[in-house]
Amino acid sequence: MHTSRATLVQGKAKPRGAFPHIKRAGDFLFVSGTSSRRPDNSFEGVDVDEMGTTQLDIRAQTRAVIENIRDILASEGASLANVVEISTFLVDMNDFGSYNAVYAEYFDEQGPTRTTVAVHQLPHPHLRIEIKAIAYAPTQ
Ligand SMILES: O=C(O)C/C=C/C(=O)C(=O)O
Repeated sequence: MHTSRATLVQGKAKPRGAFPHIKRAGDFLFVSGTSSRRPDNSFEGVDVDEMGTTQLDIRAQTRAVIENIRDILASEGASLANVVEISTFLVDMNDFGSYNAVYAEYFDEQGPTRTTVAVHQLPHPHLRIEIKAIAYAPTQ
């Protein structure tokens, strides 16, 4: 019998809608679109000074997104090594190079298949990147 299980992961930023962080469907894990959001709803890679000047750091956001996905996968006993497909949403393809450099710290050509697209907006104006992932992680 196949397992189907949706999980809200303790200690991670609460989803901003009616969906789980991760869903198991048999041997596959589906991770919802993930940002650099912290549990307190602030963001990694975002700095706003007292004048409102905003610095958005694609490298820091990319790293935080991948590490958030790593934590979410851990709730199902999986790791980034289990990821088989990644879909990345940028708001500006000028961020592609920096995103790609950080991505390569975590994955290589033996890793997941990947698609990267630019979208008009993400669910918060400070977000430069969001990633969703699929992992293959058979239960024992
Ligand atoms: O808002 C976030 O931190 C991550 C993105 C979430 C979604 O893609 C969504 O709400 O559907």
